[in-house]
Amino acid sequence: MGAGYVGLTTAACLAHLGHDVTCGDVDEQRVAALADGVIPIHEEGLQELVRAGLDAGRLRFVVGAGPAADGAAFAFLCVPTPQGQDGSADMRIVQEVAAEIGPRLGQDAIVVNKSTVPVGSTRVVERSLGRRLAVVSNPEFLREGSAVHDFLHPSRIVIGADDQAAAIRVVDLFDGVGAPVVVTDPPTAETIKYASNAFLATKVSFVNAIANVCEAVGANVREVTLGMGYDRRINSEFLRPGPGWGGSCLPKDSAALVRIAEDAGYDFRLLKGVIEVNAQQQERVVAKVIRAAGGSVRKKRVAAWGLTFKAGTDDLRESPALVVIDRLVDAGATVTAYDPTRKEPLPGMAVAADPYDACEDAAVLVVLTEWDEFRWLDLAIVRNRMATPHIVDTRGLIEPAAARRAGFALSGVGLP
Ligand SMILES: NC(=O)C1=CN([C@@H]2O[C@H](COP(=O)(O)OP(=O)(O)OC[C@H]3O[C@@H](n4cnc5c(N)ncnc54)[C@H](O)[C@@H]3O)[C@@H](O)[C@H]2O)C=CC1
Ligand SMILES: O=C(O)[C@H]1O[C@H](OP(=O)(O)OP(=O)(O)OC[C@H]2O[C@@H](n3ccc(=O)[nH]c3=O)[C@H](O)[C@@H]2O)[C@H](O)[C@@H](O)[C@@H]1O
Repeated sequence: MGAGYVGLTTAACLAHLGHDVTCGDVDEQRVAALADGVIPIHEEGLQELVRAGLDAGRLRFVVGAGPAADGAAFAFLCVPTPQGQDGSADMRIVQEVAAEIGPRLGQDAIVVNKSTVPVGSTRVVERSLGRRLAVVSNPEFLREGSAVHDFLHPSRIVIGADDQAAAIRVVDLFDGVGAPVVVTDPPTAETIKYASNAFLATKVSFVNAIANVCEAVGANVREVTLGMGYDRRINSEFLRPGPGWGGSCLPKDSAALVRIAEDAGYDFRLLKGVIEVNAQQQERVVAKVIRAAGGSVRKKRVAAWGLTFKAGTDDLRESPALVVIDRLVDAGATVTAYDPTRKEPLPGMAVAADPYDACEDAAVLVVLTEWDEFRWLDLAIVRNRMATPHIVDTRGLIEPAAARRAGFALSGVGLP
């Protein structure tokens, strides 16, 4: 149920593992394209798996959740749980889908919830089905950009179930995927998901705060994190400073966990601080661009490389790049952006087809997403296209020596 990042990856990977899968989505256009083997998102290896599933007759796409559920032995819920007004995750679509599929599922079917939901929601799904069926929580930990790899080689599989027989049947579906399996109760499984995303957000906010300290004391954050990362208790993952964390999940899931804790009587001040540091980080980047432009971006052109919330995806949801660009536009800048996954214009900015074109007449170039191609561009050409030689590199892609050779003043995050 749902043919987005999680649902489509789940459907294609389960078909790849040998199961017979029908994937239902309300978006008719999406379903029609998928039936022709055309996938709506940028996700490495997914197109090939979808086509292989269609060719083998193990994967089908239908409009709506109900038709996908007809007679099925398992139903995976992979529908949106957007952030509600009060920060909590909105369960309405999950409940609607549960009510729609309940009457149509096969006998002894198991409903497997992959959507990220508030603690206690497994029971809500049980009630919404309108019929007694086992509901199992199976939070998803895949990352966008490496969704297929992460699904087939997960760090762990978490199953939250009251019914042990149902838990074992769900674990069996992942036969062929070698990963530790944690079987627990539903509230614990739901909490594992939120705790994991909140910890990742904490790690990035921590390293961004350390980067800010580095700037203040004249240290180099790249070398600080290199030195920290060799400690296996810390490890080097999620220690890259940048313009802050974004994406469809870290922001909404952190807000949801603050809310869950608050509702349960605990003031999660640490996580509130993590969120605050993230918002400040984006403001700091804006201030750096303004400083590089000589104190004002009013009536000046700014080039922005990267729009997505990270490299390897076409997802713009909650992208720090968009926040920074919006603020610069508010401050009077004319922004031209370049991103390898975007060609059409976006509100408030022009989008160039080529990274060099984006730099035409720009007072400052700001690098916002860590697309690898940005490392290899010819800085002499960039310099010739720009009005003044200033780069703010939030992702640490531009070699300082190369920037200097090309005549640029380079500033970044966490550099002396
Ligand atoms: N995107 C990610 O990397 C991850 C997302 N999650 C969680 O998984 C859930 C889904 O997220 P995404 O896949 O990113 O969402 P998405 O927005 O990419 O896809 C959701 C899909 O569900 C469809 N849909 C909406 N209402 C429907 C209905 N009533 N019946 C059938 N289909 C319906 C939409 O048309 C869309 O194609 C969320 O709870 C999210 O927090 C969990 C782990 C990773
Ligand atoms: O629940 C989800 O949706 C998913 O959220 C994240 O995955 P994703 O949103 O794809 O993105 P990440 O790779 O976690 O990156 C999140 C943000 O942190 C930033 N980041 C990450 C790592 C780092 O070192 N520095 C850094 O700034 C990225 O640029 C990005 O904006 C988690 O990593 C997944 O495990 C989880 O399943």
